[in-house]
Amino acid sequence: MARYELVKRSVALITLTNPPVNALSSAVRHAMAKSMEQALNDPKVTAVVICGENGRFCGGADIREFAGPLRGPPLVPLLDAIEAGEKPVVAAIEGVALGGGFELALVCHYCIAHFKARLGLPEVTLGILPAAGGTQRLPRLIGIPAALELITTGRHISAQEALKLGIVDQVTEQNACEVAVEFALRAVAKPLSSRRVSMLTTPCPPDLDALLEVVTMEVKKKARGVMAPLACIQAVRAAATMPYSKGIKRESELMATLFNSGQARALQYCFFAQRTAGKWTLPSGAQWNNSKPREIRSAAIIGLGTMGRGIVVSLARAGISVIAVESEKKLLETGKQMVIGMLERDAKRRGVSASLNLLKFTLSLQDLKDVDLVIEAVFEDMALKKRVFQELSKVCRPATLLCTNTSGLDVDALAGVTDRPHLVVGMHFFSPAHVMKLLEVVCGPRSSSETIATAMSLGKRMGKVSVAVGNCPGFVGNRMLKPYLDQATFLLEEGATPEQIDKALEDFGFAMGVFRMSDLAGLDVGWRIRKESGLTGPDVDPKNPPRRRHGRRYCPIPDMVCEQGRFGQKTGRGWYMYDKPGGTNAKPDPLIQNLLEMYRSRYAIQPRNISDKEIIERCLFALANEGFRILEDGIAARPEDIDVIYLFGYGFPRHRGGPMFYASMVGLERVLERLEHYHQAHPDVPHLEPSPLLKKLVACGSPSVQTWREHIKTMHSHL
Ligand SMILES: CCCCCCC/C=C/C(=O)SCCNC(=O)CCNC(=O)[C@H](O)C(C)(C)COP(=O)(O)OP(=O)(O)OC[C@H]1O[C@@H](n2cnc3c(N)ncnc32)[C@H](O)[C@@H]1OP(=O)(O)O
Repeated sequence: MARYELVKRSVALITLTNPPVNALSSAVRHAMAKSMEQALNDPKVTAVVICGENGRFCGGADIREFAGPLRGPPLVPLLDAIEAGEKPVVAAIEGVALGGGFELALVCHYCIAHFKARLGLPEVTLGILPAAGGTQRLPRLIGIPAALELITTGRHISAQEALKLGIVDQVTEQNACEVAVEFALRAVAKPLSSRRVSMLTTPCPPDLDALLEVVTMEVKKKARGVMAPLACIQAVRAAATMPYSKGIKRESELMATLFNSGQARALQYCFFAQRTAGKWTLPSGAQWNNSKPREIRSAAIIGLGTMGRGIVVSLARAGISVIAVESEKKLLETGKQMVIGMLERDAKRRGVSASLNLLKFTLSLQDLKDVDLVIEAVFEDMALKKRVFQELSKVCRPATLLCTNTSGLDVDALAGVTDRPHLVVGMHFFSPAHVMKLLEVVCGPRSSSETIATAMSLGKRMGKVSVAVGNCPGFVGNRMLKPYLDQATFLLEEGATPEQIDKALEDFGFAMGVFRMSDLAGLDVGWRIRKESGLTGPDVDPKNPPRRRHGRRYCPIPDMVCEQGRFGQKTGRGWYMYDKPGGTNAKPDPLIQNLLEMYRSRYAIQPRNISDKEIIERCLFALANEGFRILEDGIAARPEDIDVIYLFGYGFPRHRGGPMFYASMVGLERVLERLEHYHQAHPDVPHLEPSPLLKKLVACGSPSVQTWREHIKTMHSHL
């Protein structure tokens, strides 16, 4: 767990050996304590270098250990002892120094960093704070404003930035460990007192309170209801106003309030869920670690609408040659200009040059004959998509992968019109595709494991969080959205307003409530889909009661809003009103209020006061209930996959963990009881009927979300 060697006759080289990231597990802490004691007691040793095996200094405390009782030597006294030692200690940082790893570097008297290394205190993203002295030492070293920014955001910085901030002493392009050993030899006998960061006085700005107030307001605005950044600010205040010995106690008290909180558990769950999602597995036994992806050097995108443009940008940014196809010259030219503009702005922001040389724009599908992969992003119309896939079958070489960016249509039906159904897969990007991190990789029943592996790996290359899902209408994300949206509109009928529902959801943690989000996305898309599926418009049987379809409750209010030409932000009117078309400042609209009142009186609905609790329960429990059905149906393999989709694709608040984790935190028994209650009150809403899997899990004693998989005996997994 830590290797001890004597090098150059007098330097103790301590190497952390806990792959893959040399996390500070109890065994590592134990080994480190022993090695440091040996180094400090050995008269031959004049200096110490600490490094990490395999080019990674240290990824911080072992997050897996947070779930159980703390074992092994605590980190703070261990780090304090390193700093207080009489022999110079040099950190040799390669790869990463994160969290406890960064805090370890802060107690070393000197730091050498490889030029590619990244440093940071990401604890806040795990719902905790840098509680191994990080909140006390960093402000002393770099000042309050810079420390506050790093600690409250968890941002990683480059070695060069760390050098500028005074965190590291030297950046090298050579082997950091070798450079550190030479550095250590030169440091022998130099006084250490000024190198002990905890002994420094924090440089304190005169307007400390005002500064802390501003940062507090920013944090509250950015992460509503999230506890950890606020605790970080309090800990940094302690560094400015207390001696180290008291500040470190304050840090520890604040950590104690966070450590066992639901938010910390949720955020740590998210960390692992994201990594679990990459480990897809199929019933055939094919999985992430035994299926080789194909190398993709060139790709083509069909359709340069909003989605297509975003996908082209994502591919070009990943260094892949892209041919973009449109059906008309004018559309092609508009799309081209927009893509170039997007890439140029993006490159400017990142300080790199735009990869415009990778792009080709064409009106001819014939140009696609040699590409490795095609992503179709045409209008959401099955007949049109089928024509495109038939055409692609004829044009592309037999080995080309054919992918569709449909947001919910049958991927297998598209595969069926091609000459290569095994090479067809869904790649469902989220809008705007060059910004949103989520990619649903939709596995059709005939998609080969190599095809799935290639789509997953391409997603990763584009910087996406890819989740493999099965093929059903709406896949995972959009399928679950329906019961959520339905509940929101039913609540409108019953007496709530869009602003009340949005506020309840935003107080819960969503960046935007459901109606503000719908206005942003555009209301016409859903309206068109409802018309096409016969739920509204001229095709509806007039004998149908206005608020029922197929024997279920149906709310026609969204259709009525669209009938008035209110399509959301783009038309300046939707569930809210905006200053102008394209405006973003949502204001409650009295016309919507009138519409709701008239609607209720027309159907003799007596409006009632609806509590925020009911809004949250009905919207979110209906959402999770559909998630349970998705697990039962084998459309998602694990609850983690569903949660990752909601975190990265639908703005579900990370500190709540995702809909499935949230249900487990509320308590499955309670979720079941509330769904039964609401279903009894609304028997014509099948989405409120508790799913058999939820009932089963409750009957099994509500096991932890990580073990639900063992209880899902899906007969026909779609994965
Ligand atoms: C009261 C007691 C506490 C006292 C101490 C409190 C102060 C200290 C707190 C901390 O240090 S909290 C941890 C802070 N560190 C982090 O948040 C870093 C987390 N890791 C990462 O960001 C990345 O993993 C990485 C280090 C940048 C590497 O990224 P890469 O993409 O190369 O690999 P991954 O797939 O992400 O990870 C590989 C593998 O390693 C697991 N892992 C990573 N970091 C940790 C960790 N800190 N603890 C435990 N496990 C870690 C990760 O889960 C992967 O494993 P699998 O999940 O795939 O099995």
